[in-house]
Amino acid sequence: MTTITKQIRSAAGRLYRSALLPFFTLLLLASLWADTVYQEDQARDIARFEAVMHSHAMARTLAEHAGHILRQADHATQLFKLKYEETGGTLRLAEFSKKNGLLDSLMPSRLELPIALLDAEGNVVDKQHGYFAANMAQEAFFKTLAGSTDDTALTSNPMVEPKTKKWQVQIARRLNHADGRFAGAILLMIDPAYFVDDYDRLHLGAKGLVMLTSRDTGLSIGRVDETLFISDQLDFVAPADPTAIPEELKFNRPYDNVPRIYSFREMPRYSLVAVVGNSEATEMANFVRQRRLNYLSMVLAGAAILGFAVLLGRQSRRLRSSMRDATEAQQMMRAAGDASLDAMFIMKACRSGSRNGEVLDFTLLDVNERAARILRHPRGEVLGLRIGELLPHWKDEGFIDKYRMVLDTGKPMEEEIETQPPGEEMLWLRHQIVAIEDGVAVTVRNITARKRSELEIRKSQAELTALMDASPLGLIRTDRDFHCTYVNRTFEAITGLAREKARDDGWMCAVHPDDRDVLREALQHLAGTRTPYQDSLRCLQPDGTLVWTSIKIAPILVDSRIDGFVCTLEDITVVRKSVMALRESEARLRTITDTLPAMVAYVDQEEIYRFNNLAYEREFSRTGLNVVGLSVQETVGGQRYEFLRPYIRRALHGETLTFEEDGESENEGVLRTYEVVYIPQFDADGATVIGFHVMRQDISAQKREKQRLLKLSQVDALTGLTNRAGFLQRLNESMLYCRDNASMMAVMYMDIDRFKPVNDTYGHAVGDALLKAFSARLTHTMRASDTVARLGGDEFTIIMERISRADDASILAGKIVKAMQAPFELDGITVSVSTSIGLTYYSDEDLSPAELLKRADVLLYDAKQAGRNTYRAGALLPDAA
Ligand SMILES: Nc1nc2c(ncn2[C@@H]2O[C@H](COP(=O)(O)OP(=O)(O)OP(=O)(O)O)[C@@H](O)[C@H]2O)c(=O)[nH]1
Repeated sequence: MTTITKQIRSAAGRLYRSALLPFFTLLLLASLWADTVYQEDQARDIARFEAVMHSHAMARTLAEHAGHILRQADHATQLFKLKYEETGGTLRLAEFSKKNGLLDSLMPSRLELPIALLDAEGNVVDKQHGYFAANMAQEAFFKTLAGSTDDTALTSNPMVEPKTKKWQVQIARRLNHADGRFAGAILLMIDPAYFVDDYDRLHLGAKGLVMLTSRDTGLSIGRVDETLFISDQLDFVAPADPTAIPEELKFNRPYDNVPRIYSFREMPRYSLVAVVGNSEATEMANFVRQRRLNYLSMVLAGAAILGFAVLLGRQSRRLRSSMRDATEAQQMMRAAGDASLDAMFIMKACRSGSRNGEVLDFTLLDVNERAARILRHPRGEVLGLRIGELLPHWKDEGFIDKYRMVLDTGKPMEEEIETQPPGEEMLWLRHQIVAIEDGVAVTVRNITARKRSELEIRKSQAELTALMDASPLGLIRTDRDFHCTYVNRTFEAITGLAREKARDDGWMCAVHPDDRDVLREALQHLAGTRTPYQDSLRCLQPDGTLVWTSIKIAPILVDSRIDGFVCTLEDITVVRKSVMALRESEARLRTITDTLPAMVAYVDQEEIYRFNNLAYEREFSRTGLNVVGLSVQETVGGQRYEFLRPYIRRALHGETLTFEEDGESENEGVLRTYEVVYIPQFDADGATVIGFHVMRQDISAQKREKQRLLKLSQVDALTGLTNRAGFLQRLNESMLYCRDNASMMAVMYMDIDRFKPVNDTYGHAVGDALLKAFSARLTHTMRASDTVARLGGDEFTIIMERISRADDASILAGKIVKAMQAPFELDGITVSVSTSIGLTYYSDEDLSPAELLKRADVLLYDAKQAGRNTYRAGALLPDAA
């Protein structure tokens, strides 16, 4: 499973655990409240139904009461009719309505009902208590009664009497003569206010309303408390909703704003509706009170549930936290166990028979990962198995017996043992056994590596001891107070002191008495500064032999604290003797080299002077420096070093070389030339250069002589001009210059025309004189910078360097030809000759001096061929010519 999936599942689990209790608490509260609201709705509907039925019962009572009065009025008209017709039409209203009379038997006299008696023409012939028009023949009821013999009373709709403005219900009945003819009518008027006003059998509460409404006219008359009202504005409907209570009446436009629960009763015979409305506040008071109590109880119950849920949540969190802590602790213990270097086994004794039976084996209760690896099974598979069956060789090697013994005695056991699991190498184990409740806790650690390293250490120690004993150095180990704890055999050999005698302060006896104080002082200094000490000191063997030693002492620092000292002692007697011999040899060498005029020095591979003779010292004595120990660069200065450096490099690469160096003699202040020889010095291997010898000799005198001789060798003895050798060297140098500097030069090759006849005519002396005069005139004609040479015989050459144009040389060639045409006066002899010239140029061609000269020679030949006394110029190669 991926980490993300684990995290999602863990988060979902946490969310589920934390949301479960609040969810169910809210669900419980919501259910309770929903049920309460539903119950309250039901209760309100029931209360409302009862209130409607209460109003309905009262409306029915009111309708019965009103109907009763109307029926009684009808009976009264019927009774009047009977008596009227019995008395032949003589009965009058006073008689009829007198106290305890006929009318009183039917209607309460206090009502004082308006009654009128009409004759056949509609005239009011008698009347009581009310206003009546004098004639009613045109009234609808009268016409109906006159036109019909029916004995039924006519009851009118409630109407407003125009004269009195009172609401009235008319009840009229036909009166007949004995023979059945229409005799008139009895008319009785009832104010409906009586139905509602006087009626007190309805126990209406405060603000209760009773009302009669005409279906036909819409007129309503009613009473609220003691207030009567008449209105044609009231508008009500019976509810059409099938779920509504059929007896309830709803007002579209009520009498007032008092909420009431209305009911009604139809009075179809009279086209009336009896309406009763009880105050809703009164009717629903019990319900509202009960509902308030119920809601209060619910709030208290909800608070209690919430409180309980919070407490439960807290307890749950604590429980989860404790469980988490316990799980974490368990995991940490498990992790610690798994990370442990020890294999851990918790085992329970496996006994035969009863609880106190013999221990046969041990059953694994728990193991860590390392132990599982030893058992070669996953941890989960070995729990409950017997150790003796899993690791039979443990049983064979007595492990089980040891567990049994620890269990029996209760004494822990710890041991380091060697074991060999089947098919594996020998192992070293540290084995710890502790008794627990009817079992043992065993930890096993593989200490093979440690055992091997201990073995290695022991071997190393032995090797170290052997090495120290075989060391050419004497070794001394002391504690921090310089008490000797160890010396090797070499120390014994060097000092002749046995190691037993060298212990503690004994090793000091090996030191020469004259050097002991120096050594003690040095040791004290070393203890303070911790700087390793090195010196040469003498040891005196018991037989008196003096041994020169090189001693080195260094502190052993452990965590910056001195734990002791190590001292090495090297026998340098032989070396010292060699050094002494070397010093003597060096002294001899110095004496010899100091007597030499040449400067002799030795420079090592770091270019540091290691030796110099007196002459060398004199050369550099101007600075008062002893050059030994100084570098070449420091000694000779930057400029000279730049010159010398390539030679130094070559010498240090093993080359023997000689070169000249110009320098100014410090003592005389004149320029001198030195011949310097570098001879590399090889190491014993014959390949590595470790330095070089310098031989520096002033050769200024030889140099000057050499130059003088050189100059002589390049001069023509007869004319004093440069001879052939000098010319060729100069030609070579000039051509190099041209090539390097991209300049142009000219070379002339000339020959005196018909010189032989001069010799032949005047003799060689005159010939020589002519050659000299020719040379002088030629030199006079040329520039000072030009080189004029005589190659031999009557042949001459000229080198003209750095000419800007070819014409410059050809013009000069012409001039020479012309100059030589003039006669030569030679000791009274006038000689006329001419000269022919071959002229060529050179700038940067790949040409040798000989080839260039050959080119000029060819041109000279051309000039001769052309008749002489002229020149030929060009740049043709000999082959091309
Ligand atoms: N006096 C004198 N004569 C010399 C010297 N060296 C050579 N000679 C002579 O100079 C002469 C050169 O003659 P050539 O150049 O061959 O002949 P030339 O008469 O000049 O003829 P062209 O050059 O062809 O005009 C030879 O007779 C040489 O013996 C010298 O040092 N002194």
